Amino acid sequence: MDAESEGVQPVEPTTAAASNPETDLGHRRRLFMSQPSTLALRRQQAVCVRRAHKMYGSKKSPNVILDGLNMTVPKGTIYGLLGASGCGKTTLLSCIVGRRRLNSGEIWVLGGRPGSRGSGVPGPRIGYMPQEVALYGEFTMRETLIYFGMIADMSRRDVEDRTEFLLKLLNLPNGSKFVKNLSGGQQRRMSLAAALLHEPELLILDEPTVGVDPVLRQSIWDHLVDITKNGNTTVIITTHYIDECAQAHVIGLLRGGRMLAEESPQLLRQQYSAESLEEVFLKLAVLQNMGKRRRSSIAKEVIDNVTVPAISNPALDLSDEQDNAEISGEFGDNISMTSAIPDPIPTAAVSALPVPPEEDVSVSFCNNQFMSSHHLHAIIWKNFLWMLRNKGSMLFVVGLPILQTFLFCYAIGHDPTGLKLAVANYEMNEEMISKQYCPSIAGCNQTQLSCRYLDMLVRNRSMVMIFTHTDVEATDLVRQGKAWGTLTIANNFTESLTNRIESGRYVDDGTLDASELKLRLDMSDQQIATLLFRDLVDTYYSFVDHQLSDCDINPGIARIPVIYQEPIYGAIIPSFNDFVAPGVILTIIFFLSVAITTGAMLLERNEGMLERSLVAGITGPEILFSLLVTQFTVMFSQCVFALLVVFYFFNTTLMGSIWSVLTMCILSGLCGMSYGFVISCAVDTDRTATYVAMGSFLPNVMLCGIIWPVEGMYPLLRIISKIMPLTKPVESLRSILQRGWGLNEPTVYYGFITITTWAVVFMFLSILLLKFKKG
Ligand SMILES: Nc1ncnc2c1ncn2[C@@H]1O[C@H](COP(=O)(O)OP(=O)(O)OP(=O)(O)O)[C@@H](O)[C@H]1O
Repeated sequence: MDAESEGVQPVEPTTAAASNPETDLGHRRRLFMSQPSTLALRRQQAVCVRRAHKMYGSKKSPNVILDGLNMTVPKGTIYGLLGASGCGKTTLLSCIVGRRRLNSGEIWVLGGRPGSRGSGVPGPRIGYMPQEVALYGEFTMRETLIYFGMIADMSRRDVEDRTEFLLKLLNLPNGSKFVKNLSGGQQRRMSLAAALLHEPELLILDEPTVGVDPVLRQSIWDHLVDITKNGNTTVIITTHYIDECAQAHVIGLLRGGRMLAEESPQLLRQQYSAESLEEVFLKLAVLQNMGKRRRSSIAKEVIDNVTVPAISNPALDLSDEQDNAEISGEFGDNISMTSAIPDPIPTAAVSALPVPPEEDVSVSFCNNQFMSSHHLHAIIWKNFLWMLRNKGSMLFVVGLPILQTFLFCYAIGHDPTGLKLAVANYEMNEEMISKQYCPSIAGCNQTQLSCRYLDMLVRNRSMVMIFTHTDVEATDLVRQGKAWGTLTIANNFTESLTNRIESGRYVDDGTLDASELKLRLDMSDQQIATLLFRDLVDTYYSFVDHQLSDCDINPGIARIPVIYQEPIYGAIIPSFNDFVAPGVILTIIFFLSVAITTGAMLLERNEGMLERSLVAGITGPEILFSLLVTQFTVMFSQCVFALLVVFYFFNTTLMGSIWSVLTMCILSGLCGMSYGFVISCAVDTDRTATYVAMGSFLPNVMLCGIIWPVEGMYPLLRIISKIMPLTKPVESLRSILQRGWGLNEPTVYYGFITITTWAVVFMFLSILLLKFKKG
């Protein structure tokens, strides 16, 4: 039929020419040269694949799956795609539904190129049942079908009617059962129901009868035969049960990256004088091997054991001297399916059939329109339902930032207390040392001033004194890790200090030396050492202030002539907590959003739902937008709770507007979500996603000025730091919190601009990845 419509005589496989491959080849080449364009014809088929090449792996070590494959699926037929496990059936189907790209070759589906504007492929014209179950376990069967019905823009009434029909047809239990509670076979049938629901023009079923008992298998086949009767529905089906394909109108035998034959099962059995299709497949495989080994000796035992007819089939000849591409181009359009199609369209009528309009085959951003309301409605409904069904996970997700913020506020930024200081105070006697007590006397007196100083030190709770007999003993305690430092006080400290203050410039060296507090610290912990030093010095100033004031002497004479006045911004004793809080808040929100979004996307993708939804016509932007909507609600509550903890429970400094703080946090969450989209679109496995997220977490913390000022970085890193997503926002938030600055300040609005820009860039990148990253 097809060949005639193109003015080409069909080539009967058992003609005399068949016995002479050279003559046959020449004849075919001439026919090929004289053919008019086959484009119109290809577009009349349900599916037409020409010279398809597909490989996995790198160019250096390619794993060729499709090697110049041709396939023709006429409209209104059941096409059984057969082949050994791993021969590339699923790969071919995913190229047909537009989820993978060929390395070269052409695919026409329902008159258009998959993915082209207006082709409807991927989209509602296709019903796709992938090999894996690809359904949400947490949904009931009815909810699952409602979701797919919404995508296909079916009315609720139609969905209900079809649901009743399909549950009955596929012998499925009550629709209120959760998919996860169905048996393996029932889940597969449920998956088939989802593909059949909207009565698509083209049904692509990847092993729909696995795990199905023979009676039910027969009723599925009966249904397929029934729906193809009117010629409006086409079915492509792969199966491991070769003999069930006897009911197909055409079967395609795939091997070695090529179609060995495309014929009706009856004709194939006749041609190859075979009892069963399995026998046909075996003979064709031997023929293909003979072609491959033309110049070598053919495995004798195979030839001995399998009788093969002399049939000319160019697809079986893989020898180098043929121009395979040219031959296959002709061969594919010339298959004779005289008995294949139940109600063949008359030859003359084919040429009279209207040719579908020319299509724009350029890669469009999405298939039909940027976003469709029923798609968005379906996915958002599905996302919220998923959240409702996973309350535990959602509580964890919302609770986690609260927990982390509590942890941060309790664990970070507070001054250490109870630090042990070994004190060799030679003003103390044996009894005092044994009692570990140094009595402090208030008022204007010059008795054991060292004890007064030490008492003040203890009162600020940062230090605990261990009194020793000698400075050597004190040093030993530090060496053993039992104290953070030693303080040595001379036996005439009180007298010397008084003399030093009273004598001023005339004080002698001995007095000066004896009036000094000699400090040796364990500097291995910078924070503790700095704090000890700060407290020892500050307490000394207070001690001198008190002592001199009590004696009516101006304490100014004992102070160093540098005075800390009221700070312009911040507190006089700055809190580390205030410094790191902005960075920590933004980092928690950013990376939790990354984790949640990546998790949601990968869950969807790994369960096959993403693939399935994309084939059903959902576009990348729609998926991202809907996830954005649902994840936003989660992220918003995370921000609100985290800020409540920080400002309400812990009174972290907030000088500026809380609304600016909230907006910055939300933008940081949005940016994290978009970054999460990029990760989940770019990587293939959960593990890689975790590595990427973790891998980017630490550089962010180190380079964004969160724990150390950017001004202290290596100059090159300072430049990198400036363009990191969180650096400017952290600076901005710090200024809002501590300086009380508003959006009119450049430091503040640069932060907002930076985080928004990154969010948009990440979002754009993920749309591109979703669109272009296909197998
Ligand atoms: N994403 C991928 N990356 C690399 N190789 C792949 C990928 N997907 C499939 N393959 C390889 O391509 C070959 C064909 O796989 P495909 O799933 O298409 O076979 P199949 O005929 O559907 O097998 P089965 O009948 O067992 O489902 C296999 O060798 C498989 O390992």
